[in-house]
Amino acid sequence: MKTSIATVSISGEFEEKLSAIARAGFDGIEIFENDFLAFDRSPADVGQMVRDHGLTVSLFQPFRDFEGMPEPFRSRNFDRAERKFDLMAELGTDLMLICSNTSPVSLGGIDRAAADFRELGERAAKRGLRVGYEALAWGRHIHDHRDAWEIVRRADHPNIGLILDSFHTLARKIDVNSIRSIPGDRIFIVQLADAPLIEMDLLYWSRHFRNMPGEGDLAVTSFMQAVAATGYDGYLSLEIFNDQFRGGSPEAISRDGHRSLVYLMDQVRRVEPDMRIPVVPMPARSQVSGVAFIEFAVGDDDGRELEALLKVLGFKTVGRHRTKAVTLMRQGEINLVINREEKGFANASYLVHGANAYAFGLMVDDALAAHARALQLGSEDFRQPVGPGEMQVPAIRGVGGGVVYFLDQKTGLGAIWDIEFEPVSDVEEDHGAIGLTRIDHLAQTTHYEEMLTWLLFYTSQLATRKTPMVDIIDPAGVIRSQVVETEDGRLRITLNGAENRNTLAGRFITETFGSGIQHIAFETADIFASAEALAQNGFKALAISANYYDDIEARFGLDPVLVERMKMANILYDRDDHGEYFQLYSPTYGEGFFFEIVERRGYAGYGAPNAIFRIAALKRHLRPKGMPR
Ligand SMILES: O=C(O)c1ccc(O)c(O)c1
Ligand SMILES: [Mg+2]
Repeated sequence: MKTSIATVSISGEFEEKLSAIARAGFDGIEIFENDFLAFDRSPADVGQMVRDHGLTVSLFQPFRDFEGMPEPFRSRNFDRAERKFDLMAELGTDLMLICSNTSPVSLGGIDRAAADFRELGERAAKRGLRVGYEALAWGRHIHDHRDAWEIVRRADHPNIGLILDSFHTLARKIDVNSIRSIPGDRIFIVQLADAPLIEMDLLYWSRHFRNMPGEGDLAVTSFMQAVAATGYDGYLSLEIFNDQFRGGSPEAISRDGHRSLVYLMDQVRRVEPDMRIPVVPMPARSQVSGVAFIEFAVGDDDGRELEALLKVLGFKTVGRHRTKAVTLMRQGEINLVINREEKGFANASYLVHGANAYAFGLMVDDALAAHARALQLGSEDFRQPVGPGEMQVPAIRGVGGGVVYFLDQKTGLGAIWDIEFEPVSDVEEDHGAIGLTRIDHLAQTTHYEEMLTWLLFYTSQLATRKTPMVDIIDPAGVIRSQVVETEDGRLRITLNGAENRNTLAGRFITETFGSGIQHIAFETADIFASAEALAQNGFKALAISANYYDDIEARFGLDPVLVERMKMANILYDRDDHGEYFQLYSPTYGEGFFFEIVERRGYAGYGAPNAIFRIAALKRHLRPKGMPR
């Protein structure tokens, strides 16, 4: 497949954009005249620079408000077009984009517009150039690709074709199946963009909120399926107007863009096997049956502190690595690995971030397939030298430079605990059973600007879905939270985006020098029994304010006896259409990391309404800012 991206989609100087785009694997760029006018090199130089980066110019958009104009504008537009044709020859592109007219002086009429394009087609043909016509969702007369196609059809000129843009079609909720009857060779280029569903003015929505296919809520896959059915085999070109991307990292945004196209076309090829766009087949998204383990990188002192806390939480040391300073703690299905090696990646992570949960393993249907797919989607491979008797577990880099391992039952990777670890025989002080059964969810905190990157990272590689974004109110600002989960809830990851460093999440990423796992939630079948056993082990739950309990009693109409039990144990409560949710928190450990214990009685959410109370309580526990560790 041939991929392209509009240079206005990313930030940076023109040359910086080109190198980021080329490195991400794109074949071409769309140039809008404004983007290139600001750059003080001749069009021929620009064309050469583009080619020097191994790229081509997929299209040029030099001006607008062309068709259906009364005189003297009409003649002026044709003169202008000729000047721009000169420029296109220098740039080295053969395709001009003209979007539908928005001018108040423009005249309507399909035949008038078709006649203008036929004449423009004649002029373009003399120079071996082509012109594509695109319906803007807010065009004055033409705002539907079906009408734009009718104009192109009536212009009836080989050098005039249609430009489709998923945003304009989907924003207006136009049936994408209307695309299927358009001959593929009459579509000159296809522009792709997604967007979050927000009710607002179409133009404003389009120019500020577009995002990469798969990052928003529009049915870009259905759109592309319909395009593929026409036999179209030209460029897939991202045209993403997004304020945040324009201020973001050109490298990261370009990589996300390329990944979004690879993911999109992998979905399309599975339902449109006859499409003419060539795509490299790859394994399907992995089925995840759970979090196989979480690994902490620690030093001596904080390692002891963490192990002591985990013992209070009911974990037992069950294995010691045969050759490394690594121990395995377990409870129910939960495996926690404590790594205090003084070399290697875990140690590097510890030195940069302090004690942290830098890696986790996912139990998937096929670990090698999961890894192969990840690499095809542009994920970074992770490997470190393995000693004798150790397994090379397929892995990639994840959030905050951490590591995601893939384990499965079929290749024997699931037997890692028996192979690499020696069972522990020494008798430990018995801390009593707490009843934690499995990992309910992992919460990863990132900078707000990175959220879409990681959302696409997970949803493109794993068979997961994303939930709508919710705002979590921290006393010091807003945190945006979005969930990636499997249908059956065996994997649940909450991504929390911090916009400001004073929130608990913002402070976590500032103090630990980057994004990462900020909390881990364990599931219990009986939170009251767990709470009682925890108290006997000397566990001090995060203290929740008495006001909270007055409020929930009234808000949910709860039995005062139940509320009193929750209050005594600092258990929080929520309810949705599916059932009830009970939560209990540990105070923070280290720089804002903490554990949570939950009991779900059918409930599908994550207790977002309680976050404000939990955050306020956690903040009361944090050491004052600026204190040494
Ligand atoms: O916002 C615009 O003006 C604009 C211009 C060109 C396009 O291809 C488009 O989709 C939007
Ligand atoms: Mg467009």
